Amino acid sequence: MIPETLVFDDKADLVTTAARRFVDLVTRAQADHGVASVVLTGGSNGIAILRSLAADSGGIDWAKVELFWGDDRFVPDDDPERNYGQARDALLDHVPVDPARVHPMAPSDGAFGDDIDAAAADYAGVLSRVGAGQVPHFDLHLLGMGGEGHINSLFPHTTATAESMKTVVAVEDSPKPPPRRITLTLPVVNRSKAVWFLVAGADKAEAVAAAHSGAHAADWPCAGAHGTDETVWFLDQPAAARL
Ligand SMILES: O=C(O)[C@H](O)[C@@H](O)[C@H](O)[C@H](O)COP(=O)(O)O
Repeated sequence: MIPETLVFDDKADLVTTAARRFVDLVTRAQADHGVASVVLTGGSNGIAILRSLAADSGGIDWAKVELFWGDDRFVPDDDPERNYGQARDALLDHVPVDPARVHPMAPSDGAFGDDIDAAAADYAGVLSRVGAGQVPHFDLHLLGMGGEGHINSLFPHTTATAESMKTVVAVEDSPKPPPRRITLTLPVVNRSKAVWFLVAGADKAEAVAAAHSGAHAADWPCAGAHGTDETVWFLDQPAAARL
């Protein structure tokens, strides 16, 4: 399926439009099947969208949104690096979510202590439980992207990116700090109906071009992520410069 590629004058426009489309997609999903499922991401754009939704989330019924994370840093719960904590500050503390439908990955001082493999296995269990034995077909998976094409904590030429069986894996040697992370794998990302890339900055242009020209996921992990219904690239001008 051909991705939709949208190019904005600046980051603020990108975030405003993505937040508006988030409201449309989630309210449509709720009208269609009751509870919408969304996978959140970290990064500056992923968090800016959450801030925008805290200010105005249109007709979203937050009690009927199931929230997951594409990855998180395996750090203590109160570490500012944690994607979950950033999402809590930006959005979750400001809207009436149902805590039973909010599914953060375990921190390094949580129920599994420092055992990252147990924490990753637990998250695989969460996905399976919510999906009644299968990974849910998420309505939306948001993705940030690094300059070398990483998405979630799937970095180029790593076993995590090559994983084809497990749904969730531990990463112990992330090239980008902090080194310990938990991440969904590509087969799980690709069960999402919509996959949206939120990408700004000239340092992302080479990866954006690679993904648009059919590169291999091992080289450019972003090239391996697709929604079953739609794949949308939200880009600012510098990120789109090599298209
Ligand atoms: O896990 C991390 O180290 C980062 O969160 C990273 O994956 C980030 O999401 C992307 O690099 C996009 O970041 P920006 O949206 O800020 O470009």
